[in-house]
Amino acid sequence: MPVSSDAAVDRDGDAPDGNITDGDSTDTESPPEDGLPINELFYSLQGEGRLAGTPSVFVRTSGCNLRCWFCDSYHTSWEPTHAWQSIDEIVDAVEGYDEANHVVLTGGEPLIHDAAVDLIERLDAAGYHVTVETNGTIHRDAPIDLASVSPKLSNSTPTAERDPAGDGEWAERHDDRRIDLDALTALVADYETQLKFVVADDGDLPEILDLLDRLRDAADAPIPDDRVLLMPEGATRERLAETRERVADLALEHGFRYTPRLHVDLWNDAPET
Ligand SMILES: C[S@@+](CC[C@H](N)C(=O)[O-])C[C@H]1O[C@@H](n2cnc3c(N)ncnc32)[C@H](O)[C@@H]1O
Ligand SMILES: Nc1nc2[nH]cc(C(=O)O)c2c(=O)[nH]1
Ligand code: SF4
Ligand SMILES: [Mg+2]
Repeated sequence: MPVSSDAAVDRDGDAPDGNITDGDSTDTESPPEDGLPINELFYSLQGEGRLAGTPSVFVRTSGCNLRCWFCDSYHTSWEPTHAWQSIDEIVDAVEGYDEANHVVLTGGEPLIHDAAVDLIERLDAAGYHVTVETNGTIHRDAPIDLASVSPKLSNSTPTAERDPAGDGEWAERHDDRRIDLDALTALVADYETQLKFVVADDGDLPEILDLLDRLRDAADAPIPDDRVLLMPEGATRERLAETRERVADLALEHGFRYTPRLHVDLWNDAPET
């Protein structure tokens, strides 16, 4: 479902209750009580992680509490656009894809929205396998089948040189928020989890190893190395061609899994893929 509305959600994405607001003056619509701001909803192959290759319906919410400079979903984070849809409408749209029994809830950051829990509950009740793609800064109680957690390293920080929209105004807030050990620990404890790190080069590994040490200390549940995935940074085929071999070598060296970005290989950066 292409979303043509360009109503913007709050560009801060950080209302006190953790729910994004429609406080931005460009947003003329009132959100329905049980709804979500949907950026796109489409059918594709899961491109990343343990379930790569699985036909899945993707539900992409708008709004994020972080601002990774490399975000491949710019219109959910830096410049959020959406159309509000009720949970009923979203479930109907998902059920329209007869072939799929997997749903991927992503964003933006889907877990900033209270109503994400309602949607996951409805999809679970309808028999779907539900993967949630999350940056790991928020834990919610919901019937999630796979928590696909992508904690953000310092290589994601939108410094002035890398900021796609300004001069580094978001850098400090992003850095303060990007790792929440309590939220990560709770996600790992409660759900089948994969930890999917975006990696550009070997300078990123010490940070991953340090975070894993801290998380393994804090979590009751084990975090086996095959749940740790290194994913090459790159929103385009051209950029992936620069990063993927280095990242594959790092996965071999450390005994972590490598995950491709199948959708980028197949369809480059086309929307709804
Ligand atoms: C757009 S994010 C949405 C979910 C959530 N906000 C998160 O970051 O996990 C979906 C996935 O794309 C990854 N991602 C975003 N931009 C990327 C890029 N340029 N290269 C590689 N992975 C990227 C994220 O790390 C995450 O695993
Ligand atoms: N095909 C495909 N697979 C994906 N896996 C995670 C995605 C995401 O944006 O969260 C994604 C995506 O955008 N497309
Ligand atoms: S956390 Fe996810 S959606 Fe938010 S800016 Fe980073 S990659 Fe984009
Ligand atoms: Mg994506």
